[in-house]
Amino acid sequence: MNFIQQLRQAESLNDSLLCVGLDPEPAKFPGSWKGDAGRIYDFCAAIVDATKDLVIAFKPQIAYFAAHRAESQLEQLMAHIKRVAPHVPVILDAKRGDIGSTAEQYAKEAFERYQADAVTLSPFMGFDTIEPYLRYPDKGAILLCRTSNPGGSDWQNQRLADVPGQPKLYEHLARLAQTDWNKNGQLGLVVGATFPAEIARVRELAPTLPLLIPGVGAQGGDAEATVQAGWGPTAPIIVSSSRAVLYASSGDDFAAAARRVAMQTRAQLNLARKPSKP
Ligand SMILES: O=c1ccn([C@@H]2O[C@H](COP(=O)(O)O)[C@@H](O)[C@H]2O)c(=O)[nH]1
Repeated sequence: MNFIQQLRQAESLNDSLLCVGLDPEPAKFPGSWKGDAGRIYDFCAAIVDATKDLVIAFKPQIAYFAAHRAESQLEQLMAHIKRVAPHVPVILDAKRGDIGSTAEQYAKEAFERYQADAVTLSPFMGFDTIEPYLRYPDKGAILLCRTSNPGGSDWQNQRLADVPGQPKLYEHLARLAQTDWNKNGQLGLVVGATFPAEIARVRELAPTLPLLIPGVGAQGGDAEATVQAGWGPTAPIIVSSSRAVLYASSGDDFAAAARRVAMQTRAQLNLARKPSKP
């Protein structure tokens, strides 16, 4: 099964557009785990166990593991997700981008070491830096397009004078990802929930690509506007929330609290895609 089929299956089985981001910060862990980087696996596994029937995907951010020398805990966590939630695809948020020979190593890291189903990539260095990931035919490669942070506008909103129609950089990328670059149908795009108008524009330019949409929850993106801008029958959207779910409680009930927030967010997203009939 390829990445898009996995997304479709999880979306339907869990009736969900919600992705839970796994960004473990030991300083925010509950009780006696607080500050203990040795508990990263335990913390994330508890979140996975509490939300695995509520999500379309999980998204571990590699920096939160690497910063604590916890790569082996990330390997353990990936194996845990495959074991307890084999129907939920895992997107490794690594935002890699480098020349082809180095990209081959990053692809190996994401898909062979960590067994991720998809990885996030920076397209800044061009197509030859993306191509090595496409040699893994069932895996997804999700390109940063219109990111959720305010500084995303510095580059992504600039117009390209030399391209016909003078599109903005993010528009040009969305068009390339939908067409010339998408050799085997493996590409997706990252678009921030903080910019619903741009989600709509990307959906217009890239109607069949999955969109990974971070920025609801802690960054204040509007869940309803996000779904209305991006959701449709032609391709899945993956609406990601990390801190709002992970740190819903700083007490021993953290996993139950994470489940509650995940349920609420899933319901909010679902309501927006299924407007009640008059
Ligand atoms: O445009 C982007 C791309 C990636 N991210 C990542 O998503 C999560 C967001 O965390 P929250 O706690 O839900 O704000 C984090 O891992 C970012 O690195 C993003 O925010 N925006």
